[in-house]
Amino acid sequence: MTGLGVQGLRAQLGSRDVLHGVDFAVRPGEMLGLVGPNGSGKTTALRCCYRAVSATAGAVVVGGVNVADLARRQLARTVGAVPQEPQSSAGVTVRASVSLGRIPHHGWFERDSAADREIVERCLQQVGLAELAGRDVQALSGGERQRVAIARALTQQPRVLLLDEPTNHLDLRHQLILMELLRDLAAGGLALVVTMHDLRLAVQYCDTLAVMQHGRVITAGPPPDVLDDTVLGEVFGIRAVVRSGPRRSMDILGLADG
Ligand SMILES: Nc1ncnc2c1ncn2[C@@H]1O[C@H](COP(=O)(O)OP(=O)(O)OP(=O)(O)O)[C@@H](O)[C@H]1O
Repeated sequence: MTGLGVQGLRAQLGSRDVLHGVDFAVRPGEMLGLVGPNGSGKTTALRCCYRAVSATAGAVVVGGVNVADLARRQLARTVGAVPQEPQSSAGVTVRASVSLGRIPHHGWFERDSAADREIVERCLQQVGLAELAGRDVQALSGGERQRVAIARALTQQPRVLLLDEPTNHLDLRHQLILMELLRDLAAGGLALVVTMHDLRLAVQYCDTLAVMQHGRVITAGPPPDVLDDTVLGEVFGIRAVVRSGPRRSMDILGLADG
């Protein structure tokens, strides 16, 4: 497996068992949507993948290597993560914030090389932030900050990119722009995992879905196969029509019990 493989992942938060054996896999060039109701364990599973949460059992494997065995810098060069609420310090420009992603490649005390700077400019362009590069990050909208976090993760040049609800702060147009960007990144060979609540976007853009419920992945596969009436009704509590074909789509009809 040259992409990301998650096997039998278990995790505790406080004294609660939150993950009870999570399995999913994503190949390079693919985007997997991790979906499920509130509290099903999506964020925790993602955080285990970049070691923000320590798994109590199981493995996260990238290119045949268990991420638990990687030094911090190697981990950052292997797995890029965009958390739900990216943090930023006052007085830091967009460009400087994005440049932080190069540290795993050269260490804290070395200056960026010309090659580093070129990568930063390319990533700023990729997420549409080139014109805001000199702006203080604190003076950006939520959606713009989200794009700063994505650009920073891209400058790490990881093999796997994990994004926790990346469309949260975005207007409809920017949601589509972001999902198209993620598709382009997958086409460039990245393996992507994206947690999301909008099943319509997930159906339209993800190659595969892994559906979480009560700390487990209960089903995984192509969206039209996975989101059948039973899963839509019993896991998500809705009625919907999922259309397959080259332009997949989903119409929400209402509540399962409505
Ligand atoms: N610090 C904590 N201590 C104990 N339990 C926690 C803690 N943080 C989260 N949990 C619980 O862990 C479970 C999984 O939470 P998680 O955030 O991974 O779910 P999620 O699927 O990402 O939810 P959402 O869609 O609402 O973001 C939930 O039941 C939540 O209440």
